[in-house]
Amino acid sequence: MEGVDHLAFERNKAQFDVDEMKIVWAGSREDFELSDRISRLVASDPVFRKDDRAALGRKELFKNTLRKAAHAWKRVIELRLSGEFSALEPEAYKLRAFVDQPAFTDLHWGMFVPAIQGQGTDEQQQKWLPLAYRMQIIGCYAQTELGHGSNVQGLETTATFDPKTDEFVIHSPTLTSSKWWPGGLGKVSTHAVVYARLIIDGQDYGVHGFIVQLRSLDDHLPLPGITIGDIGMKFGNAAYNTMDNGVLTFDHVRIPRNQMLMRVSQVTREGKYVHSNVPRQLVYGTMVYVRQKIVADASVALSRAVCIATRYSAVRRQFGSHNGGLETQVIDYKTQQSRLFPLLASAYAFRFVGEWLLWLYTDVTERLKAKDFSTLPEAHACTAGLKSLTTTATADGIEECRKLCGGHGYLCSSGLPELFAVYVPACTYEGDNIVLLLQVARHLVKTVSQLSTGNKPVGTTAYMARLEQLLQYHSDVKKAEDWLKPNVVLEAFEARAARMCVACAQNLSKFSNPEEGFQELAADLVEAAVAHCQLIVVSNVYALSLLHKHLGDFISTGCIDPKQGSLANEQLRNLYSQVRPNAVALVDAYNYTDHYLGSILGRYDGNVYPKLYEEAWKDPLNDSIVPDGFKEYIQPLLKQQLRNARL
Ligand SMILES: CCCCCCCCCCCCCCCC(=O)SCCNC(=O)CCNC(=O)[C@H](O)C(C)(C)COP(=O)(O)OP(=O)(O)OC[C@H]1O[C@@H](n2cnc3c(N)ncnc32)[C@H](O)[C@@H]1OP(=O)(O)O
Ligand SMILES: Cc1cc2nc3c(=O)[nH]c(=O)nc-3n(C[C@H](O)[C@H](O)[C@H](O)COP(=O)(O)OP(=O)(O)OC[C@H]3O[C@@H](n4cnc5c(N)ncnc54)[C@H](O)[C@@H]3O)c2cc1C
Repeated sequence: MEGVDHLAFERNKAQFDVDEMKIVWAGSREDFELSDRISRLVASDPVFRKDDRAALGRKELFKNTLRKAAHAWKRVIELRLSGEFSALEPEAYKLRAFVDQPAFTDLHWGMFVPAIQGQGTDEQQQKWLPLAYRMQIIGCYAQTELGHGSNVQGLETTATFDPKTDEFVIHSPTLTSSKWWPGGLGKVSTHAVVYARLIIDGQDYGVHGFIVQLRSLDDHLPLPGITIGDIGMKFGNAAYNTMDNGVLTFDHVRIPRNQMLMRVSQVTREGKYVHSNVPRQLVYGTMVYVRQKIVADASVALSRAVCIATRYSAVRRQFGSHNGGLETQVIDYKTQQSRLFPLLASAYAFRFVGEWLLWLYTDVTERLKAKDFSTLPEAHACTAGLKSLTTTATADGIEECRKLCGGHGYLCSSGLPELFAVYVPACTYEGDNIVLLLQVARHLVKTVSQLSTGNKPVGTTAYMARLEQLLQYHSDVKKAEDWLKPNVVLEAFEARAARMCVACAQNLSKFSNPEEGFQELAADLVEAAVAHCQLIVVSNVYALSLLHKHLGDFISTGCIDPKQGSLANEQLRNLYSQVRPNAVALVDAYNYTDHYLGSILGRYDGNVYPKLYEEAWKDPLNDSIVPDGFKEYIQPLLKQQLRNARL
C-alpha cells in the first residue's frame, strides 16, 4: 500500500534517538543538513533519474553520463553551491556523490587537479588551475600502461628533453607502453597528467609527471601524434561503463619544457636536472590523496548495501508459521544476524576511521607545506593499508548483502548487482590491494628492525614500543562480559599484530638477501599487515566479529586460549541480540533517499512486493507479449515438434 510505513513496527523498537544518530553519521549538524538538502535536490531532478540505467546500451549510457555531468556542473554554478567555481567544495562533492554515476569529472577533480596542486610549482598552478577549475580544460590522470600498473617505476613512456627547442618529446616506444585505463581519457579529456620516464642526454631520471594536451579545444579531435580510444566494456552492465577508461599512444609529441610538473624536481633551460629539497615520493602524492578519499567512500558503499539488506531482512519472512500466523522475519535468524550485523558495525567503524584518516591526511599536508616530511611514511602506510582493508571488506560485504537478500538480491532492481559491479574495481584501482598491503608490511618490518636502534615508533605503530609487554601478554578474559571492555579487546589486537610482525621480522632475518626473504614470506607479511590495519579500526561488535573470524591468529600467537575464543563468540551472540531491535533504526540513520539507494528491496517504506511486481513489467522485454524473434526461432521449433509428434 502506498503511503504506509511497513517498517514502522521495526522503527518503534529502536532504543536510541535516530535523529541524533543521523548527526553522528553525517559528522555534524551542518553536514547533516547539507547532505539532506542536496540528496533531496538530486532525487527530485528528473535529469538525475537512474532507475532506467541498467537497460541502456553503452552509447546511450555514456551520453546520459555526459548529460548528467553537464547538468550537475550547471547546478553547481546556478546554486552557487561552492561559493566559487570549484567542485572540490563539500557541497559540489556531495552533489557528485548523490548523482551516483561515475564520470570523467571524478578524475578531473579527483586526480588531475590534485596532481597539479601537489606537484606543480606556484607558477604552473597559477597557469593551469584556473582553467581546470572553470572546466575550460578537462583533465585525466594517465599513469598506468598496458604492461605496467602496480610497478610505477617500470613505466615505459618516455619524455626526452630536446635542448634545441626547449621541449620534451613524449613517446610510446612499445605496445606495452600504451597508456591503458585512465578514466575520462577515452572520449572526453582535453588534457592529461602523463607519467613518463624523463630522459636527458641519454640518461634516464625515472618517472615524472607532465601536462600534455590531447585534444583540440575547438573540434575535440586528437592532436597530431596522438591516438586515443576507449578500452571497451567492463564488468557489469551500467556500473563503471559510464566511464570512458581509455588507451593512448604518443608518436613523438612535443610539449614545452615548462609542462613538466616541477615542484619535486626541475629541468633547467640548459638541460640540467635539479632535485628540490623534498622527498621524491611526493611524485606519488596524488595517490595518497585519492586513497584517503577511497577509504572515506568505503563506508558509504557498504552502508548502502547494509541498509538494503537490513530493511529487506525485516520485511522478508520464511518458515516458522504456527496456526496460520505470520512466518519468521529472516532478520530474526541467528545466522542472518551473524552475517549482517558485523557488516552493519563495519560500515560504522569505516565511517569513523575515514574521519580519522582525513585528519591524518590534513595534518601531513600541513606539515609538508612547512617542509616537515617526517610523517609521510606513516601517512603512506595508513592510506595504503586502510584503502586495502576497507575496499576488500566493502566489496565482500556488498556481495554478502546480495546473498542475504536471497533470489531477489540478484535482480538489478535490488540495486545490489550494480553496486557491487561499480564498487569492486576499488580493490584494484589506486593500487592493487595486495601490493598495497606489502607496502604496509615493509613499513612494519622497518619499524620492528629500528626498535633495537632505539628509534621510538610513532603514530599507529606506537604500540610496538611496548613490544616486550606485548610478547608476554596473555588475555585474562574469564567471562563473556570481559570482552566488552575496550582495553581488553585492544590489547588482544595489539598483541596479535605485534607478534605476527615480529615473527615475520625474525623469519626475514634468516635470509641473507632481504629482498629474496620478502618475496618468499610475502603471504605471511600480508597477514601481518592485515592484523595491523584491523587494529587501527577496532571497535566493539566489529572487533569481536573479527576476533571470531581470525580466531586462528589469536590462538596460534598465544594471545588468547580456545576457551576465551568461545567466550568472545558468546558475547558476540549477546551483542547481536542487542543490535536486533535497533537494526532498522541504525540504517535509517544513514538518511539515504530512495533515489540514492536505488533499490526496491531497501525502500524506506518496506513496500517491497507490490513494487517488485510493478517493476518487472517495466522491463523492455515486456514491451510486447510475444517476443521479437518468435516467428524466426520459436515457431519453427514448435511446428517441427508438432510434425514429429504426428509421425
Ligand atoms: C567532485 C569530485 C569527485 C572526486 C572523487 C575523488 C575520488 C576519485 C575516484 C577515483 C576513481 C578511481 C581512479 C583510479 C585511478 C588510478 O588507479 S591511478 C593509478 C594508481 N596506481 C597505483 O596506485 C599504482 C600502485 N603502485 C604504487 O603505488 C607504487 O609503485 C608502489 C607499489 C608503492 C611501489 O613503489 P616503488 O617506488 O616502486 O617502490 P618502493 O621501493 O616500494 O617504494 C619506494 C619508497 O617510496 C615510498 N612510497 C611508495 N609509495 C608512496 C606514496 N604513495 N607516498 C609516500 N611514499 C611512498 C615507500 O614507502 C618507499 O619508501 P622507503 O622505504 O624507501 O623509505
Ligand atoms: C576501473 C579502473 C579505473 C582505473 N583508472 C585509472 C586511472 O584513472 N589512471 C591510471 O593511471 N590508472 C587507472 N587504473 C589502473 C589501476 O591503477 C591499475 O590497474 C592498478 O594499479 C593495478 O595494477 P595492474 O593492473 O598493473 O595489476 P597487476 O600489478 O598486474 O596485478 C595482477 C596481479 O599481480 C599481483 N601482483 C602484482 N605485483 C605484485 C607484487 N609485487 N607482489 C605480489 N603480487 C603482485 C596483484 O596482487 C594481482 O593479483 C584503473 C583501473 C581500473 C580497474
